[in-house]
Amino acid sequence: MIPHDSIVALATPSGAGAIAVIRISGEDAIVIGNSVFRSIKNKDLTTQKTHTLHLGHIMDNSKTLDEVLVSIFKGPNSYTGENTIEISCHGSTYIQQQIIQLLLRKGCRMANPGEFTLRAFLNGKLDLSQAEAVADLISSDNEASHQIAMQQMRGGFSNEIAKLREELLNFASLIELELDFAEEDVEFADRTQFHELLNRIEFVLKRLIDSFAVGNVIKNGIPVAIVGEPNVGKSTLLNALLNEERAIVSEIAGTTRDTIEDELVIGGIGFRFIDTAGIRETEDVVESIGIRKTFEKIEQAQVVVYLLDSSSQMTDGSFKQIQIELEKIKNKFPLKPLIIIGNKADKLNENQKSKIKNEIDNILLLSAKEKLGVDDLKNQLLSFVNTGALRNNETIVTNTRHYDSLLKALDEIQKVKYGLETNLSSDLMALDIKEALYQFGMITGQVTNDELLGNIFANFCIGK
Ligand SMILES: Nc1nc2c(c(=O)[nH]1)N(C=O)[C@@H](CNc1ccc(C(=O)N[C@@H](CCC(=O)O)C(=O)O)cc1)CN2
Ligand SMILES: Nc1nc2c(ncn2[C@@H]2O[C@H](COP(=O)(O)OP(=O)(O)OP(=O)(O)O)[C@@H](O)[C@H]2O)c(=O)[nH]1
Ligand SMILES: [K+]
Ligand SMILES: [Mg+2]
Repeated sequence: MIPHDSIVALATPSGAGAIAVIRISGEDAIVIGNSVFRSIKNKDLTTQKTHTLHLGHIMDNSKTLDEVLVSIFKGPNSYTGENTIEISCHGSTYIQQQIIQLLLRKGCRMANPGEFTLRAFLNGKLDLSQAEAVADLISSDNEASHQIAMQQMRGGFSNEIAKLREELLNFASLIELELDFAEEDVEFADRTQFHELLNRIEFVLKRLIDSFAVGNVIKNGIPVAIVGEPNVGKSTLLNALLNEERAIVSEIAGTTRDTIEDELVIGGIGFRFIDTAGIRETEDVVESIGIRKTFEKIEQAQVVVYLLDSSSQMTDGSFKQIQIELEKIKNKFPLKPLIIIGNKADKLNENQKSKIKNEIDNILLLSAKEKLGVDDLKNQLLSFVNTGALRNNETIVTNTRHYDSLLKALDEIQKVKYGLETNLSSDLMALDIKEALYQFGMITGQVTNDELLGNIFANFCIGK
């Protein structure tokens, strides 16, 4: 059901900025706005054209609250699809509150989180996946997550899904028709064409499902675990990467007990660095819990940075020891990309540097303390990330709800395909198609319910 009441909210962040925007949407938005606005040119807002801007004062009876600019959007030509006005007032919290309270007295009600965008969806201005992308766009804090959200908001993949759903719907009705003529044993739906469509759908679904792995990682930051023996400089490296004193550093082995995580954007991609407890044999209960956690973090990490103290590797036999340690890690986590860092390179002379490079393949020498070579590490991390899909502007699924529907839709499509290949009766096939159509509709919002909408929009901020 499409609501008709007028909602109001602050659209800009609360607190003081130079300007704040208060937005009203609903059938009576312009009438209500007009009732508190005195134009400097005596204009009546209700008779102004859409997408026009007007200077005047907000009046609470004879009291002037502020000098403002009011913009007018006439439904359906607005973000929400309803009549909308925006009041740009001065950014004082006091003024904002006075104006909002005045509007509430004039018949508006406070908007719920996401209610403007919910209305845009209900009025057909956005489909559901586009509306959800709006929330992602607002929370995007790096180039990659921004690009994905922008692509989705422009309709990136709901268009594609809606088109496929349309084609599938076409076949569904032909197959339904066959059911009406069951006696005659006719086939209205061309089986070859139908098979071709199912293959096409399967291909698209699989591509979208695969993109989720990339999408999810980009949205949450690529987890990178920094591991190694105690005192090799893991926490110092974390601090050097983040450029702040995030973790405690000391010459005491076993300083870091619990893992410490923080985000850093490198080349437009978010990375989540995890500083861990140094790995060694220990009797200390707390330290050994920390070490167990380190192994869990390695498990979850997308990339492992293995640190060693290159200055302690110069005694005889120590290379052998390190090779054994590295083999252990590689055997334990054979599929993890591993970057091997020789830290404390500031303590080495050139001779020692070339010796260690010869002994340990692909070692990257750096000094976390002196912040030397940290950029090389950043570049190497970037080279691990498959950003091909991003560069090609391909659609990337980041939303768990979509992912879930895509998996279910694929399952149903494969059932239909199997039915077609094994000459399943039309009535049973029709059931599977219906289920697939349902899952497609769940993504675009063509199929929906209040609970789902409630969940989605409750996560928005107020004013959006
Ligand atoms: N001041 C302001 N800035 C904003 C928004 C807003 O609502 N207000 N937006 C809100 O998220 C975003 C822009 N999105 C918008 C989308 C559609 C329309 C709109 O008026 N659409 C009309 C007509 C377009 C035209 O003719 O120029 C339409 O769809 O018919 C406005 C904003 C970001 N910036
Ligand atoms: N010379 C030099 N010293 C370093 C470097 N990196 C770290 N250190 C020193 O090595 C010691 C240990 O550093 P941490 O960062 O605490 O080492 P850690 O690996 O986090 O240690 P645990 O958390 O105890 O496992 C400190 O005294 C650091 O100042 C470096 O690049 N060069
Ligand atoms: K330490
Ligand atoms: Mg540490």
